Amino acid sequence: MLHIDTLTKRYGQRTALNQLSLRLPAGQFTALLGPNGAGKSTLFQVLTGLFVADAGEAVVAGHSLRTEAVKALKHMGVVFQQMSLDLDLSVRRNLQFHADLHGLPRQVAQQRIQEGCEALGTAADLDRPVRELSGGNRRKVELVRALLHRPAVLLMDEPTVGLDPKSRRDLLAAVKADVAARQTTVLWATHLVEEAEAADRVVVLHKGQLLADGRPDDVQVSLGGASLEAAFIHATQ
Ligand SMILES: Nc1ncnc2c1ncn2[C@@H]1O[C@H](COP(=O)(O)OP(=O)(O)OP(=O)(O)O)[C@@H](O)[C@H]1O
Repeated sequence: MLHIDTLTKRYGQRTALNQLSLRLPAGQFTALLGPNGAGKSTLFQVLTGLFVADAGEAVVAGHSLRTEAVKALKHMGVVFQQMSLDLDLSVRRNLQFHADLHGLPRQVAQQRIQEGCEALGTAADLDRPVRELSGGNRRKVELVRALLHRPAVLLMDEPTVGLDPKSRRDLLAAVKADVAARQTTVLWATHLVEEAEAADRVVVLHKGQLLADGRPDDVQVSLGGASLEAAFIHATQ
């Protein structure tokens, strides 16, 4: 569903992504585990069309980002590292705006907004300005927004930074529920090993290159360590 083929991105002399290749099938929750500066955000910026890769290609649901960017992006939902809701608008208005951008019929949008917020426990906030919401609830609203157009691929860029343990668990559970219900392809960037342990697959990125790829247990064995955390720290120190 998401195919990344020898993707390279440089900032001047610095290579942030170095010939990265990855194939993510439908229905798989993959954690992109990497330390600070590994290239996680750069990958997301390329995949979402904010930056153009210097070489290589990415294909989303059969559509090339280079030649069919609009179609490719239609199949993608994104939660960025930085909060990107309009603080002065209500939750409902923020979500409706996204639904309009994707051309969802009003009734369908209203139903999905209601159901999405109910599923994440934020329905009581629907008519409040986002400014009044906690960080955890803002993140949940961003997830509802990312899923409104029912994307085949969901990208989450370190979505739990700054959240308390319960909000982190809620967010993870909601994404896993979407994978189970719709066979969504998820790429969840994190530097938290405990989040990677909860994934179907872990891809370890270091200095723009793939260090390991497999089930959490297999990655631990391949990197060599008493735990996934020990293996990750050893491999990326
Ligand atoms: N706009 C930029 N200009 C120059 N260098 C950049 C820019 N953005 C990122 N880099 C560099 O590219 C490399 C990858 O950075 P990136 O932000 O993609 O990593 P990351 O894994 O997302 O890190 P973090 O976990 O800290 O967010 C780093 O060496 C970083 O310093």
